[in-house]
Order: sequence, then C-alpha cells, then structure tokens
Amino acid sequence: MISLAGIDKYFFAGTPNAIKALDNINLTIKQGDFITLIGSNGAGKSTLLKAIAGVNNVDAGTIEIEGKDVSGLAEHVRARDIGRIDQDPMASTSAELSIEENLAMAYIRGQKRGLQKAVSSRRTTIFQEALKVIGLGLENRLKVPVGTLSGGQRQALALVMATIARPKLLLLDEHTAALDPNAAKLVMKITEQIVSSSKLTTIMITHNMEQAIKYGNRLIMMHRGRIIIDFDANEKKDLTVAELVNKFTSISGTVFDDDRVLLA
Ligand SMILES: Nc1ncnc2c1ncn2[C@@H]1O[C@H](COP(=O)(O)OP(=O)(O)OP(=O)(O)O)[C@@H](O)[C@H]1O
Repeated sequence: MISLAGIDKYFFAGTPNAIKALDNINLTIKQGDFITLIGSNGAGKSTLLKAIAGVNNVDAGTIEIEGKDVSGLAEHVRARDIGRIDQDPMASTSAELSIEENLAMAYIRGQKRGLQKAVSSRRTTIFQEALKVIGLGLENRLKVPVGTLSGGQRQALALVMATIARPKLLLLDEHTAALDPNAAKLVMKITEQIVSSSKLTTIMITHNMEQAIKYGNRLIMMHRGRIIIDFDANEKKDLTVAELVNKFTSISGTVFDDDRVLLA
C-alpha cells in the first residue's frame, strides 16, 4: 500500500508569484491499483508524480510506501522502489548504450550490491525473456545502440527497464504523448500487458479521457492542486467522456480548459 497524507507543494513560496501546486493531497493506493490521472492544465499532475518519486521535495505531508516513510529520501534511493517514465523517449533511455546495457543499468537499480554479480550470468536470459513479452523482437537485438530505435520502440524498452527490477510503484507521465498515433497505441497495449501481468501498482497521467476511462481500475481527476474526482472500477465502468467533462464542470465550477484533452 502507498499512502500520501496532507501533501502540499509550493513553487516560488513567499513571493508574489507563489503557486500552490499541490494542496492537501490525501491518497491511499492499494497494491495492484492501476490509476489513470487526468486534469486541467497546470492541475498538479506532474508535480504529484515528481513528489512521489522524490524529484521535488514537498512542503508538508508524508509519503509512505509499504509502511515506510520515504518523504525524506533522495530520488535515487526511492528509485529502487519506483519505476518512472516521462513523455520523452530520449530521456527514458540512453541512446549511445546498447539495449542490453540500458537494461543492465535498470536491472541493478533494484539489486542489493552483493547480488549484482550473482545474477549477472543469468542476465542475458532475464533480459531476453522480458523483451519477448513486448513482442517487438528486441530480444534478438541486444547489442544494438538504443539511438537507432524508433520512439515507440524506445518507450516500449523504457517500460521494460522501469519494470524489470519489480518496482513497488510505476509512474507514467504521459509516456505516449510524444509518439505518433500508431506507436502510442502499441506502447499503450504493451503498458497494459506489463501492468496487468505483473499486477503492478501504477499511476498513469494521460491527457486522453477515453484512455483514462478505458484503462486501469481507478480514475482520479485533479484541479488546482487538489483531487476532485476519485472513481473506482465500478464508477468508471460505464462512464462517458461527456459525463466526465460535465462532472468536472459541476465539481470545479469551471469549464475544462485543456485543449489536448478535449481534442484527443
Ligand atoms: N519547476 C517548477 N517551477 C515553478 N512552477 C512549476 C514548476 N513545475 C510546475 N510548476 C507549476 O505548478 C503547477 C502545476 O504544474 P504541473 O506541471 O504539475 O501540472 P500538470 O497537471 O502536470 O499540467 P499539464 O497537464 O499542463 O502538464 C503549474 O502552475 C505549474 O506552472
């Protein structure tokens, strides 16, 4: 279980430009929850994921992963428990390293030092097995530099990298947004496959409301730093995009203003 209690995050605190990007976020995430996270422009979605990952320190509140308070831990320490992918395929993988080297770096992140050597002889098999699951034939191209792969292949590889060390939490920040529609569809299919086969606890930001409704077992909507909608699987089962937009308007008292969401 992952729990966030009373999380506040300010930018430019104490200045006339102060922004409260997260405003008293309270959230309990059950093991295996696949949450889709949606919201208006600047709602705080990315800030929330960065706060959980330790990219940003928070100004108030606590973050616990399986009962351990990680609020004060550095990003690289939390990375042992958290896999994370952003929009940019260039940032998720290292272009000049091979597929195998990228995977090796991701793999040792989750290991205790003493175990690293012991598993190295089995590594190639482990990497090939993990790559087979995504069905792109990358298991036969382990020595190929990642820079020669397409954006979709790189994000698919990033998914394998983010999950190979069996993280306690996977954070996806619009990881298909920079891809062409076909590649985005493929990466989404692979995402669902990896998340459901490993029952990975996942939060996925998307600007696509249909995607937010279709995937996962829970849908959360943010507005101005707060969680304003939290639907379980049953509540989102027969939901339509129009109903979701109407719900947003009635709760927030404003019109939904993210063009990318409405045009998706
Ligand atoms: N590093 C930063 N420095 C200053 N302000 C920031 C920073 N990061 C985010 N913000 C501000 O915090 C608020 C929340 O931003 P955030 O990126 O989390 O929103 P979001 O919901 O992910 O938005 P979008 O969907 O538009 O990407 C916004 O007002 C944003 O301008």
